[in-house]
Amino acid sequence: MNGNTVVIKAGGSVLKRLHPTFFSGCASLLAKGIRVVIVHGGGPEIGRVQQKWGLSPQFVNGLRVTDDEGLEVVQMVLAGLVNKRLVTALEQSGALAFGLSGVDRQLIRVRRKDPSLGWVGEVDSVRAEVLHPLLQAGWIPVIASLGRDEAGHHYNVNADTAAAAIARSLGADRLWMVTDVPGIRTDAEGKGPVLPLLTPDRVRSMMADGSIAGGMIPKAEAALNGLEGSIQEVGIIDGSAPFSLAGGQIAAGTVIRREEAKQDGVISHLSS
Ligand SMILES: Nc1ncnc2c1ncn2[C@@H]1O[C@H](COP(=O)(O)OP(=O)(O)O)[C@@H](O)[C@H]1O
Ligand SMILES: CC(=O)N[C@@H](CCC(=O)OP(=O)(O)O)C(=O)O
Repeated sequence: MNGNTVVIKAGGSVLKRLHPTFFSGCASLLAKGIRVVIVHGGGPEIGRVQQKWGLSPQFVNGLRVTDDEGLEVVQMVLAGLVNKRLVTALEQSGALAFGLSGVDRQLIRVRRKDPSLGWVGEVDSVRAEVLHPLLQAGWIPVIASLGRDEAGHHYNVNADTAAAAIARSLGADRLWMVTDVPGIRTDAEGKGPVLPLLTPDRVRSMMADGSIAGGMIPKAEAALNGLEGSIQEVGIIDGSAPFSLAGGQIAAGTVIRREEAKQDGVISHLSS
C-alpha cells in the first residue's frame, strides 16, 4: 500500500461544521481510485461530556490528562458518538465507510506516554495490515484515535499524532489536517495572513518563535514527523469551507512540503 493514498485528519474543532463538500469530496477521491483513510479527534465533544459528568478537563502541553473516568468518556465519545456520526455522513454522501478505533485488531499499539498524564498513549507502532482489506474493498476506514498496550489497556491518543503514524505506516503520500482555521497564519493570534506554502524548516522556526502555538503545535509536529517518512505533502485545511480539490490535490489552505518553497505566498501552484 503506498502512493495514491491520502490520510485525512478530521479535527474535533470543526466536526460539527464540516462542509457537505468534505463528504462528497471523499467520495469523489475514492471514485478516482485514491485510497482514503480518515482519522478523527473530538476534543471539544469530549470536554462537553466531561463537564456534563461533573468532570473538569485538564491539559498539559495540549494533551488531556486522562484518569479512569476520563478514559471512559474519551472512549464513548470518540469510538461511539463521533465515529458513528462520521460513518453515517460519509455513507449518505456515497462513500462506503467502516468505523473502527485504534484498539480494534490492535491497529494502534501504544505505551504509556508520561505517568502524570494518566491513560495517554504514545504510538509504538501501527499495524497497517489491519487496514489493507478495508482499503482493498474500496471502503474508507474511519479511525477513532485510541490505542492499546501489550497488556490490553486502552489509551487516549492525540488524533494528529495518530494520523501521522497511520499515514507513515501505510506509505501514504498525502496527509491533510482538516481543522477550524483556513491554514497556518503568520501569527498564533489569528490576525496575519495564511501562508500557502511552508517548508519543515520554516515550520520549526515558527514553533520556536511562538507564531505556531496551541492546537497547531501537535499538527506541526505530526507534519514534521510525516514528512520524514513517505508523506510528500501535508495540508492544513478549513473543514467548514468548501473542500476544494483539483486533480486530487488541495487547492486552498497551507501546504507543507520538503522541497525548498520558492514561491512562499503564491497559491496557484498548489493544484498543479
Ligand atoms: N499560526 C497559527 N495559524 C493558525 N492557527 C493557529 C496558529 N497557531 C495556533 N493556532 C491555533 O490552532 C487551532 C487549531 O487547533 P485545534 O483547536 O487543536 O484544532 P483541531 O481540533 O482541528 O485539532 C486554531 O483554532 C488556532 O487557534
Ligand atoms: C491525549 C489527547 O489529548 N487526546 C485527545 C484526543 C482527541 C483529539 O485529538 O481531538 P482534536 O482533533 O479535537 O484535537 C483529547 O483527549 O482531546
